[in-house]
Formats: sequence, structure tokens, C-alpha cells
Amino acid sequence: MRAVTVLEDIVAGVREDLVERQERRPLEVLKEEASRRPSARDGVAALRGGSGAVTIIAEVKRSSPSKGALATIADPAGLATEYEAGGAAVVSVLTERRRFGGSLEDLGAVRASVDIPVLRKDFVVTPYQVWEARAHGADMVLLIVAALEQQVLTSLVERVHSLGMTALVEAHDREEARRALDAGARVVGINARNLHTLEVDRSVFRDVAEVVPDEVVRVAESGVRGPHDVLDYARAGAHTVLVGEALVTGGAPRSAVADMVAAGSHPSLRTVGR
Ligand SMILES: O=P(O)(O)OC[C@@H](O)[C@@H](O)c1c[nH]c2ccccc12
Repeated sequence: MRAVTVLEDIVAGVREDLVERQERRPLEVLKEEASRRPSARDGVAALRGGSGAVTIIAEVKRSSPSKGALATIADPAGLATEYEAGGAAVVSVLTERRRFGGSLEDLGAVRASVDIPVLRKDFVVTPYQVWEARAHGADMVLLIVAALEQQVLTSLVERVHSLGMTALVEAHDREEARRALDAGARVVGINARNLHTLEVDRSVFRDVAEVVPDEVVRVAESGVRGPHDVLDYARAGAHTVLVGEALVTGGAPRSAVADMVAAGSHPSLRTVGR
């Protein structure tokens, strides 16, 4: 028998937790809550930024399967406010509980504290979770190609977009990137961390980015240690860079984001064909 990979293990846990939430809060209730929210913010416009500079998605992340505990983050809303003040285009909030220590409460608290778009980062495998995201004020939802069959992926992308949100569709190789585009993604994340083995290989980005056209926002995910890596990803064709660990462990989130935003506006990038 094939070994169960980390991704499959995480998704199994997510499905278990989901059963309980669906009992507590029927879909009809969620839909009602979602309908009372103001419209979702435009994630694509925020990530494009307007000036040709590379934008930053800053992540609220307490722990990870690869590194274990990273930061306590007693006040996720306060952290998100720092990210926004540093110039982040979007805040990503991990809501997966078992491995990442996140929650939908974190998402709601962050939503209430910032004006920029907020991304729900989780292992979304059912429409119910998309409604949950909207009911808690998310503007964007992560969908992971490797966790979804193509038909399911396509219908989840459609569901996200029909609720006025933007899907960030995550790929790890060229084949998955093509599947993301086929499913209708307007924003494609290329994750340098392999979710089966958890290893980071930053060179994956350049290779996979080649199959993602310029009309689609290319997001480089994982393994960013500082401004230098932002610049490298930008030179490899990223429109946006998503950063977690370096921001939650560094101790000065506002200035860390500001330094990365500055790297993303470097004059040398104007000559890169982005
Ligand atoms: O902490 P890092 O190396 O900056 O990585 C952030 C982000 O890319 C990572 O959290 C991530 C990327 N895709 C995911 C999918 C699920 C959970 C987490 C992730």
C-alpha cells in the first residue's frame, strides 16, 4: 500500500472537523450570514497593485507541519494591522486547526481590523467551506489543485467567483498549473513547498511560471527569508510573493513587510518582462 502523504493526512483531519461544524451551523445559516456581509473586495486589483511593483501577501500562521510551533500570535488582528501598515496588499489567514493552529475566529478578527483583502488559507474541499469563508468576511479563498479532482476544483473555483471572491489556485508543477488555468483561475499560486514531502525548492517557481500567462496573477509561495528572496521571485516572473514564517518569527512584522515591499519596487524590475 502507498504511504499516506502529509497532504492526504491533513485533508482527512479537515474533513473530520468539518462534520462537527456542519452540524452546529447548517448551510442555510451560513448563507444568511454571508448575505449580511458587505461585498468582497477585489483581490486581483489588490495583487496587481497598479504600479508594476511586486505585491506582498502577508500570512498569519502559528505553526506548520514542517516546522511545528512558529509563534503564539495572541492577537491576530493586531498582527494583520501591522502587515497592512507595512504595505501588504492582502493578508492571508490560516484557518486550519490541527496542523496550523488557525481558526475561523482568527479570520473574522482579521477581517474586522484591516481594509485590504483577506485570504482564507485552508484545505478547502467542499462548497460549505467556501460559504464559511464568505460568512467570515473573506475576499479570497485558497484552493489546492493537488487535493482536488478536476471537476471538483472547477466547481469550487466557480463557487468562489460567484460569491464575488477570488480564488487563489495553488500548483506545484506545470501539470497542476495547467489544471488551475483550465479550472478558470485568475490567480495562480506556485508553491515551492511540496505538500507531499514538505521540502522547499525555490527553483520550482521559475519552471512552473512559464506556463502561466501574464493576464493571470502569478503568486510565488513559500521559502521567503527576506527581501532578497522577494527580488529573486520577482525576477523569475512573480507578480506577488506570499510570506508566512519569516514575518511571524522575525519580531518586527511592519518593517519586515515594508522591506519586502521596497524590494518588490526595485527599479531593476521594470526591465523584467512582467
Ligand atoms: O511560511 P512560508 O515558508 O513563508 O510559506 C507561506 C505559505 O506559502 C505556506 O504557508 C503555504 C503555502 N500553501 C499552503 C497551503 C496550505 C497551508 C500553508 C500553505
